[in-house]
Amino acid sequence: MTLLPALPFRESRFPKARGGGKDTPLRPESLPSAPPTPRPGADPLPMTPAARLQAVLDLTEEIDRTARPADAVIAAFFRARRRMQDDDRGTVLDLTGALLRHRARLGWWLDRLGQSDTPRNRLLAWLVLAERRRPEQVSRLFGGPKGAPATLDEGDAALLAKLRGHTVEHPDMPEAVRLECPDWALAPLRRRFGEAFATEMQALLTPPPLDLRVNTIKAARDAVLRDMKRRDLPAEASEIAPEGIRIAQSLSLSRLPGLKTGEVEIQDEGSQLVARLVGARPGDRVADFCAGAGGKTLAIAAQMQNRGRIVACDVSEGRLKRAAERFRRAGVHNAETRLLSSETDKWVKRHKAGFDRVLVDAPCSGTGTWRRNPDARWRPEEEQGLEALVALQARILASAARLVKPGGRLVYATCSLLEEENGAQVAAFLAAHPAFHPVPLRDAAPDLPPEVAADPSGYLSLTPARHGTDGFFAAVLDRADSDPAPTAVTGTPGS
Ligand SMILES: C[S@@+](CC[C@H](N)C(=O)[O-])C[C@H]1O[C@@H](n2cnc3c(N)ncnc32)[C@H](O)[C@@H]1O
Repeated sequence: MTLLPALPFRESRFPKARGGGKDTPLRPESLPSAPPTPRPGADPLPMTPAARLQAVLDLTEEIDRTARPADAVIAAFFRARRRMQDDDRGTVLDLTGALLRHRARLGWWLDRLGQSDTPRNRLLAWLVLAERRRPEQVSRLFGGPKGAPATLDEGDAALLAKLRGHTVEHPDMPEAVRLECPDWALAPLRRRFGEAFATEMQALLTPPPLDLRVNTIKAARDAVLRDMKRRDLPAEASEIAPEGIRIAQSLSLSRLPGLKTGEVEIQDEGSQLVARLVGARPGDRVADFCAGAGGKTLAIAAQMQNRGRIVACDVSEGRLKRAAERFRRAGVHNAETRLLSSETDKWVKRHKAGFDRVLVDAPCSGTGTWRRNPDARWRPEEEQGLEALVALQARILASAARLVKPGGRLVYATCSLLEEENGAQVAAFLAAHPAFHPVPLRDAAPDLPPEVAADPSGYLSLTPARHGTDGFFAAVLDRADSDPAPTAVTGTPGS
């Protein structure tokens, strides 16, 4: 259920000297040929290491306090601190990401030592267990001049002393803690991955690369790559997605050419492949049923060379508004938004059998995006929501299927790794809708590399460990030509 392009996290070595060295976050300032030049309007002086720690505490406290996803909290935090230098921003982001990725393990240590699981205690534990700081070094970072975290008290000092000499992992830790797997997802993920469970869970703990999609309405991938290389950005063509570019190390988004002007979009390679499976052709009529902020709509519009019509539907007005802004920036002229009151909005009935292609990028547990949204696994609603989500997906799929014309195509996708939301969901749909049949991936997208196309299920089934992408599932389902055409279709798409 990732809705924002999450900020790329990388593990922190906090706080290291700026401007070089293999442990320094790869921010613009630390790129070999990019000397430290603060952004115009940025604070002229860098933050002290202690002030960066306080910023991490402010941010993690805010993440703990609100029910909003961490990426939204982080985006708001930095919006309110526009003058922060890129290097400071990067270091704060990296350490916050690391704390989120180690949440269960740090919590386990605090519980074992009878301490409360607070952002401050987790930070203290991180500094000793992961960064191997001696208690006296930690103490120097706390209680200093202006902007530093509060001085350590006796309880803090006792905690540091008890943690000293240990590392983040401990032989007594249960596997679920070591792999940061919440209880609600343990059984379904074990069932899904079998012997590969630990490998996949480890991959979900690895900070993701930054994936971009070149908007072919405005630019060609080769030209964008050449431009990035001229700027010494570590960019490479994606291995699987033909319009993709991968940047394997984190960097400040302000340095990325083409982002503000819509020549490139941030989009995971897996997400790009899902849009590709829609197979939309110039001139087609396409419905993107759960379009959200339009990530896949944009990719589909580019596939269609801006010709034909795409209706981006969603129940969230805010997301559709963001989608419309992105369409403008990307030079997309063939997409419009349609706010639905629910999946059974009257608009669906009015446009029965009106579309060549329908994409259902269903709301889901988001388990495939845990690399990018490390906090998502601990959100209480995920714990309670799997059954309700599966029921909602079934309703959305059944309703959206009505839009597909005979001979047309329905693509059902999730960013979930759970069979309940993926293969089992599709099996139930097919059993109830005999007019639809699955199209094997190698037929739906013959140019996919064999390691992607050859999944025994016949569906797209990407995982971080096997493909280096977010976890994605997609099934391509064609509606038979001979399926009797439903009664009159009124209006044009979007009306
Ligand atoms: C996985 S997100 C979509 C992401 C989007 N396709 C993209 O590529 O950026 C799922 C979307 O489904 C929408 N949604 C939730 N319930 C819905 C419903 N009943 N009918 C249609 N859309 C729904 C959510 O608002 C959310 O935007």
